[in-house]
Amino acid sequence: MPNSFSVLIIDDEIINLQIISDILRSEVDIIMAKSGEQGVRKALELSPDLILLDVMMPDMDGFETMEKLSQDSRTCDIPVIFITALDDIKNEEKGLLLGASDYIQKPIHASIIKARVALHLKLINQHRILERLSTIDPLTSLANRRKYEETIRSEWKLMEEINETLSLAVIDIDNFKQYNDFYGHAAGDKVLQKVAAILANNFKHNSNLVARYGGEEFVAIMPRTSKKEALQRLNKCISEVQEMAITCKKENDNVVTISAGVSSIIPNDGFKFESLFAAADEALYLAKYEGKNQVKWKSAKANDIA
Ligand SMILES: Nc1nc2c(ncn2[C@@H]2O[C@H](COP(=O)(O)OP(=O)(O)OP(=O)(O)O)[C@@H](O)[C@H]2O)c(=O)[nH]1
Repeated sequence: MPNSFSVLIIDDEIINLQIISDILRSEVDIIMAKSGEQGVRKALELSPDLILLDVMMPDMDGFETMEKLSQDSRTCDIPVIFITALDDIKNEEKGLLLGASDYIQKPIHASIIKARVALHLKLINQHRILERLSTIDPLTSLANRRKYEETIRSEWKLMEEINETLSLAVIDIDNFKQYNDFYGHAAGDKVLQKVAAILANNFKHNSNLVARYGGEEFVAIMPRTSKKEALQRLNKCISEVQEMAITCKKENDNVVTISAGVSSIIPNDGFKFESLFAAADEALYLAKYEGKNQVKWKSAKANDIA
């Protein structure tokens, strides 16, 4: 069974909670709840990987508990296995239609419950690996554009709710076509990886996210970050790339550099998150126009999604 998983067992009978937790304890971390209400609360608080849910419980039964779990975005994706003494097809069908992953019938057999839980945890593990791979850029190991799109939406919403500044940077390697043409694509790939490593190191704190937006262009999402802090962070990245001193020989003896554009805003109704990107992109254009190897800042214009 994969290690470091937690399983929430919800059952009104203390003896059942004890039996099931004794069976699984050596393989997973156990969380116990003795009512549907307590189960929903613990699921929200502790985000277990899997829930084993009894059907017949007073007050809130297993089906109602399942409905409550599916209505909340924080718990709706946690797989649920019903454990019940009910052996009629209708109840089994009802549980599965509500979204249960599996159905185990009492009396409990240790080997069956162990095997079923192990199978579901394996599936959860595989699902997480696939999910992670689908959001990572294979060349640089940074988040990919898909992950960026997801994150900018959620951070925009969150910063609007808590009235905090969101800064966004668009970062681009200077004269990269020239570098590729002179040194070849494979060497260009190495430069992309080195620049990516510097960005990853500088945007690893808080809920910052740096992603490869495409080609030689990167984006950095900086929640709770003012214009001043964002500019400082980008200036540090620009210096570190220059200090790597990767020769970029063509007309003059030069080194690889990057340029960046930043914009910052407290999200509100009058703006869309695309306007923040558009402003950062305009700022990048300005940084390139004014000689490259620098960062510029621009304010977002209401609903500018160009
Ligand atoms: N090696 C490598 N090159 C890439 C990759 N993706 C895009 N490029 C190259 O990046 C270069 C981008 O060139 P341009 O858009 O003209 O920009 P630039 O030469 O950096 O010019 P400025 O942005 O004005 O400084 C092109 O030569 C692309 O082939 C990649 O994955 N690997």
